[in-house]
Amino acid sequence: MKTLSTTTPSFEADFTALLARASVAPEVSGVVREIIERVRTEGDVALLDYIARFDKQTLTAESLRVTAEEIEAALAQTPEVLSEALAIAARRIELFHKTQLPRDIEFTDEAGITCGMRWGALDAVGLYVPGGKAAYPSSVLMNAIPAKVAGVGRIAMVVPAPGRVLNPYVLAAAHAAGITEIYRVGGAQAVAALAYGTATIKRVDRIVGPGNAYVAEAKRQVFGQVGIDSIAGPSEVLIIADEGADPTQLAYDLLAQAEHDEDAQSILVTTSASLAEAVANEVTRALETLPRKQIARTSWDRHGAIILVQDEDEAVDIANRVAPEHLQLMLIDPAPIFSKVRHAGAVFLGRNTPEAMGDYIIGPNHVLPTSGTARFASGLSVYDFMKRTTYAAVPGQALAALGPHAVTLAKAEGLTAHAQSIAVRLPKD
Ligand SMILES: NC(=O)c1ccc[n+]([C@@H]2O[C@H](COP(=O)([O-])OP(=O)(O)OC[C@H]3O[C@@H](n4cnc5c(N)ncnc54)[C@H](O)[C@@H]3O)[C@@H](O)[C@H]2O)c1
Ligand SMILES: N[C@H](CO)Cc1c[nH]c[nH+]1
Ligand SMILES: [Zn+2]
Repeated sequence: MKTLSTTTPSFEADFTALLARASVAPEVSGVVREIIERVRTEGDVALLDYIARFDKQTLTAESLRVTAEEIEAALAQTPEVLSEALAIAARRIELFHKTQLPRDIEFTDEAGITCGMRWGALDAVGLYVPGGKAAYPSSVLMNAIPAKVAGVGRIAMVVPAPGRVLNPYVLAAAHAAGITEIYRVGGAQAVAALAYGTATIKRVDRIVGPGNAYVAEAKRQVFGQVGIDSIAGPSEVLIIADEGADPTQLAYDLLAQAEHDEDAQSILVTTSASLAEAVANEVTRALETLPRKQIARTSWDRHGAIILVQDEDEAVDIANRVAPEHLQLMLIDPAPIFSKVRHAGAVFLGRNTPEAMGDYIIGPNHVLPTSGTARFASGLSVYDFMKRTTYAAVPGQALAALGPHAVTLAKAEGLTAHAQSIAVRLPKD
């Protein structure tokens, strides 16, 4: 963990170094390129080979897909209390995402031309559910429910099963969300299979969902062949806290991201030097209580930071420069600072709203842009599973009135067929 202060001369250099984590390591990019190329050309053979290498599983093309019996068996292993929590979370996520359903528009303008825009669901999407270092039943719900709400025709889910074990709660979550097409494959190879198709996994039109650096880079590389949502890579949080915040609460908030991945990032920004010191001590203590302390410690050591600022305006300026996946405003009155936030995947307002509540149960999506991409990207939503088509109908009198202007524009571009396409329809007088 680094302690930075905006008043030190080296601050800009230190801050830039902290953000360098955002760029993809060249070795990841090269490895991913090779995996995609092999899956594209060799299909299932390459897929099964990578599964053996990375997930230590010997599969056949026939056993790639999870069977209905396996889903039944997983449900039988799921405790009642977890089924209930999944159902409550699913309902809340569905409610929030239903409010996003967009409206078609249509109007007739003063020339008499009718213009419109119609929304439609995608035919086929692939959901990436991470499963390397931890299983994420919550990410199944966050991926699948907006797709269902949008009305997507075919939904295929991929999830790795490291060490041969496919987490039963992931299958229970898939069942709760109504997903039945599930393949036990993850990493860049799963993304490549969804993008290009293999004999077993049919290609999709868009791939969504979070994953580690390999998954995020694979999505970036297949973009164009298929659509993607955003680059939702290793998790991040930036917390702005004032003097009165509770150091223990903040320590766990920081570690909640760090325990995801060695590449995760947790940053505290505060005006209080005494709070900064108390949180650093609490993190050291709390780390020892975590079963995943190895991952969390590596993440905190490599990418963690506490930044001392002079006032809250400086704090929000830093948040906007980081454009974090999650921004927690652990302030008595977060509203004035919130109004100045321009770049963040999701914002958590007030001390009773830790980001972990948003991971599971609040309702907005937890698949969010990382690595500074919140400057231009948004979290997963119903819109990621839909697309728009515009349409127009031009009546004769509008063609006669506006057609000559269009002919003028076409001639100015030197496009004779364009001009003629319109001119031959104009009334001859
Ligand atoms: N941004 C979000 O919305 C969000 C949500 C949930 C989780 N996450 C993030 O998802 C990630 C989950 O990561 P994970 O690793 O647990 O699971 P994962 O499913 O993303 O990745 C596991 C796969 O990575 C591949 N892989 C691992 N090491 C490799 C190597 N050296 N070369 C090539 N491929 C390799 C393997 O195929 C493996 O099956 C974490 O970074 C977590 O922070 C992000
Ligand atoms: N914090 C993760 C998004 O970055 C999502 C998650 C799932 N489960 C727990 N957390
Ligand atoms: Zn989380």
